[in-house]
Amino acid sequence: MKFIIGIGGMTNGGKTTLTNRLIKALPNCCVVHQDDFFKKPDQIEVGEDGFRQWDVITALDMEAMVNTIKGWQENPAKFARSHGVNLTVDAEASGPESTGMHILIVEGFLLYNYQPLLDVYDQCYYISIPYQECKQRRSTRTYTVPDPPGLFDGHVWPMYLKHRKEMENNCNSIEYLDGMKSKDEIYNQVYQSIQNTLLNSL
Ligand SMILES: Nc1ncnc2c1ncn2[C@@H]1O[C@H](COP(=O)(O)OP(=O)(O)O)[C@@H](O)[C@H]1O
Ligand SMILES: O=C(O)c1ccc[n+]([C@@H]2O[C@H](COP(=O)([O-])O)[C@@H](O)[C@H]2O)c1
Ligand SMILES: [Mg+2]
Repeated sequence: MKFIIGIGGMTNGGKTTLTNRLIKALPNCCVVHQDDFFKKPDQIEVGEDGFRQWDVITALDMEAMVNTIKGWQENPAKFARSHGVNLTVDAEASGPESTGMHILIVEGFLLYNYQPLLDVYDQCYYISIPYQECKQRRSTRTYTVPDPPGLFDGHVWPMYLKHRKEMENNCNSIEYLDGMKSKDEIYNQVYQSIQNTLLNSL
């Protein structure tokens, strides 16, 4: 059996932190990070505002991301092995003879704004935090391309508001998480929720 979990959320909500804990705790669990699909800086459009437009879906190679997820769907055991994920004995077999449960976590800031991905998730989470907290956490981060001055208010936050509205119109099965809770609380809440869903689907 295969199960795909979306860990979406605004920038600095705590997606990667939560995901890294879940993949250690869940059996036969692989991960796809949306951040790994950012295009090169010279392929990122510069807007009329003068900022490189990083926080839009076209800044990402979404075709490659979908193909990676398809690769997992076609043969999760092979995907796990090639990504160094240890498998339980019952999940070792590839193809229809496999009796084990395989889990994939897809993690990123624009998971629910790309039509071809909307039907892929069995369970969807979205972490959010207030503006001030987001701005503060972001100011402590260094990305592969550091934020130029003014990027947060000029591009990151307005794009978040736009995408959030779109997402709320597209999806009605998202479980919203309060990113202001402690890391432990968020992890425990999501781990329990996944366990409940998996038990109910057996
Ligand atoms: N629940 C939390 N409470 C306080 N700080 C958090 C929490 N979760 C994550 N952080 C911190 O916020 C920053 C961004 O976390 P990260 O997991 O990288 O977010 P994202 O992947 O959503 O951008 C990191 O410094 C991380 O330690
Ligand atoms: O990873 C990169 O190459 C990269 C380069 C430039 C910017 N980013 C930022 O990465 C953010 C999404 O990642 P995250 O972990 O903050 O959700 C998004 O807000 C972008 O502005 C990321
Ligand atoms: Mg992250």
